[in-house]
Amino acid sequence: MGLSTVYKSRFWSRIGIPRFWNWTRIQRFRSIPPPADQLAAAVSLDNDAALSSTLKKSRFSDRVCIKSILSQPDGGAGLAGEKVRISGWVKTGREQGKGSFAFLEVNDGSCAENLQVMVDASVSDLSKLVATGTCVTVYGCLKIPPQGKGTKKQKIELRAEKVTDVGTVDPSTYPIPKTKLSLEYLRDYPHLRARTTSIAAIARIRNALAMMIHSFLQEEGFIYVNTPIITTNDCEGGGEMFRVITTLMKQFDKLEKEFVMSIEAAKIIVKEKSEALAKLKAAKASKEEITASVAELTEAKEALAKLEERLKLKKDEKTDSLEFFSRQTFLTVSGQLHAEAYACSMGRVYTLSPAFRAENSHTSRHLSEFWMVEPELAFADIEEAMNCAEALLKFILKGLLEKYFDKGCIDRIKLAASTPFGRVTYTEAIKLLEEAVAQGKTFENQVKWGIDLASEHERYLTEVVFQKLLFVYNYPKDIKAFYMRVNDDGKTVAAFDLLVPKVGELIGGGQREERLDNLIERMEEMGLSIEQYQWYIDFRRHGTAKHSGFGMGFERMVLFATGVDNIRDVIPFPRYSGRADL
Ligand SMILES: NC(=O)C[C@H](N)C(=O)O
Repeated sequence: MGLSTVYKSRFWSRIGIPRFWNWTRIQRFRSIPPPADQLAAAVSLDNDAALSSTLKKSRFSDRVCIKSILSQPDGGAGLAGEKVRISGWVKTGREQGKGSFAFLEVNDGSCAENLQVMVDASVSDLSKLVATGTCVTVYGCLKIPPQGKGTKKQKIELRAEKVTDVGTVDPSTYPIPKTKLSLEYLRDYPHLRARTTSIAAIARIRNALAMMIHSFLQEEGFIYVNTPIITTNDCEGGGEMFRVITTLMKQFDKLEKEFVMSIEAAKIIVKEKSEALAKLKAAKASKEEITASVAELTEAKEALAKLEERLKLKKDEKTDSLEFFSRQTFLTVSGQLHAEAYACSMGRVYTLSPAFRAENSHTSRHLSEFWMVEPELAFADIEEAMNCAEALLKFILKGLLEKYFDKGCIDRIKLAASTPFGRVTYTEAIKLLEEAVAQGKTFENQVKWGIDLASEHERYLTEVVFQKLLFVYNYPKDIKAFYMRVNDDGKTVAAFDLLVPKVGELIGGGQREERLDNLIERMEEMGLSIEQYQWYIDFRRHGTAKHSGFGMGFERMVLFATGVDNIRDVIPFPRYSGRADL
């Protein structure tokens, strides 16, 4: 079976490794290894710490990290004879020599590799140690393992002298056995899935990406600012906001409890009255007695209904009267507007923050809670913002290659890091799509000037026409947010998207409308409350500055870096429609 057949047969997905690219369609990206190789390559080198031939000691603990042993240039062999204490979780364990000793592969999360630990039966109860997932602390001496059987690539192993703090595992209920598990299966165990090599690798790459983003932007003089999570503004104007109910819960609960108790009491009265009526009827009581009893019952029922109605009203009333900020607030969809305010005082700033979108889209590219890097640059036009985005991305990709991926053959990343990104105006892009249609290409979504590009259009442009990362800029103003700067043609705005093969839109940004009158005119045109945005208008009113910026979806960047298919697998605890359960 040739390699491409392996890919096409979805062999990788069957054994639990996510499918990577659409291999048959993306010619130039063909030689990419499947993600597990990529991740393995990444994690085997996820060690940015300076390599040295001595153990890297922590400033606050005498526990030795496995990374500091295995990342030695000689694989740790030179440390033979050192006494150490390590702690970690058993990846695999096997008793040998008829139960006289056991080998444990122990991982402590500091790197992807495991340290082989040899435990003699005289040291500990081996049956309690060998189950996958067991937590152990081992005191012992580092030794060069006998070459030959059972030693694999290990240049060093730990001979246990004492094993303590054993956290046992019952293999019959432990959901992360050592067999290959699909990423989809692991989604049900977000609290345990980081015990797998793939999820831990993704977490390390995520960490590395964040650090590289900070490095690049700090080197370029950007100030890291923190913008609010609770906001009153809908930056994108799409209405995809989560409303924050800032009711004082304690107060609310107390009031509600009082009502609920009264309602319970009223229900008891209704019950008593109806029983009394039933008794009178059974005893064939006089008509007057029955009428009086019916009246009492009706009165009790009315009282109950009134209480229930008042509780309902009170609930709404309470929600409003206890509104903490005395106005409606939302979870932010983007920190951009606030970042703009800081850029217009401090020059270059950026955020790396969570953002929230109440989109009901069940795709492999959307999350309700995601992270976004949002640089904002004063005195920059759209071109400078695109240049900044390209430089940032290339810095990250080169960093990945140098520090993380150099063992793997990561052509896709190499290509993206070394090739200038394409740049095409929206109008030119539409022409290219129209030409494709004229030549017989079919799209589900209609192609005509004015449409928002659908992902099939974006994919066609990046994967077929340009075969590289592609900026599309100068979009029709009607499909973009109010803050985009209107171009001289009056029809388009200086907005751009960076499209990436397979991932789709990785970055969106543009030049901001800094001209006071134009901004107000556009906001009025779009029916926005000028009142509510006074603060945003103010820094146009006082010392307005040309400025631009962009937002990069952090999880989408992780998707691109790792080649993982689904965005739910690259954030530790994903939130999406129907799921926020821990
Ligand atoms: N900062 C940005 O330009 C990102 C943009 N507001 C978005 O959310 O797509």
